[in-house]
Amino acid sequence: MQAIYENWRHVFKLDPDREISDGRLEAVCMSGTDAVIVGGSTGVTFDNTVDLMSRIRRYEVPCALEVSSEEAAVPGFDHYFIPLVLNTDRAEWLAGRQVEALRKWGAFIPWEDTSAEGYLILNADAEAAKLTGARSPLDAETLAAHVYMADRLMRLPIIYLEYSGKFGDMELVKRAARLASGAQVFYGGGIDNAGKAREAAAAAHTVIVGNIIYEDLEAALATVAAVAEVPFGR
Ligand SMILES: CC(C)=CCC/C(C)=C/CC/C(C)=C/CC/C(C)=C/CC/C(C)=C/CC/C(C)=C/CC/C(C)=C/COP(=O)(O)OP(=O)(O)O
Ligand SMILES: O=P(O)(O)OC[C@@H](O)CO
Ligand SMILES: [Mg+2]
Repeated sequence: MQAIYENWRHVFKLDPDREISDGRLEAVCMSGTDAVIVGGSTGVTFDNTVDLMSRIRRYEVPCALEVSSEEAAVPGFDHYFIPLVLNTDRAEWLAGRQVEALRKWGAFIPWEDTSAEGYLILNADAEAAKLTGARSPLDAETLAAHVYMADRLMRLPIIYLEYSGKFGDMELVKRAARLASGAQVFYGGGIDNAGKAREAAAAAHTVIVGNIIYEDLEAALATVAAVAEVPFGR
């Protein structure tokens, strides 16, 4: 069965902990993006997640939740992504918190619509890196080893190269996508114009655009057409 995200090339990520007006939300949802992911590393609650989901649900765009805390597991999304941070020595972020959440939610999870993401957090200054104690940056060989582990040993469906807040090293991203035999490589971080969106689209299977939505909506919207211009063979 084909996963809902398999053909996603461009995705907007909206943070429940940040304000967005109805007009701006409409522009995001009607932009032609392939999907919207709801997620953030801090300040995500059940209430702010339900609120954002119900506003996005006015539109037809597919909408997924990246679950970053047990409290914010909200029913009603098209898909759920569960991050597992691979480049940390703190096991709670790899499997500890997730197992705790599964004790509570395991029997209710729509498994067909739920996927693990092998997260590699590559910007040491990102909130998510500080929170999880991610070992970053990683040199090319160490990154490749993580990709082998995630893709070949763990057979994770998704590897998420996360540079949140900073535009990453596209050579590393390209190499990771080439090495991945089954995993879909998501790239996110610092895409704030069409040029960077094109570069990221040439390197990764799926491009995620986040913060710029809140800083310069026109620039964010321009990334949709930019990604669509770039063919990508798997
Ligand atoms: C019927 C029903 C209730 C359905 C839902 C059931 C369901 C799918 C439940 C899920 C249960 C489960 C297994 C939950 C796991 C929860 C959990 C504790 C996961 C841990 C996630 C994790 C490793 C978090 C660390 C931070 C991180 C990697 C977050 C990912 C998102 C991210 C990096 C966003 C960027 O953050 P942002 O705030 O934008 O950062 P900037 O400041 O840099 O912009
Ligand atoms: O917010 P930016 O830097 O665009 O990053 C997008 C996404 O990867 C964050 O999880
Ligand atoms: Mg953000």
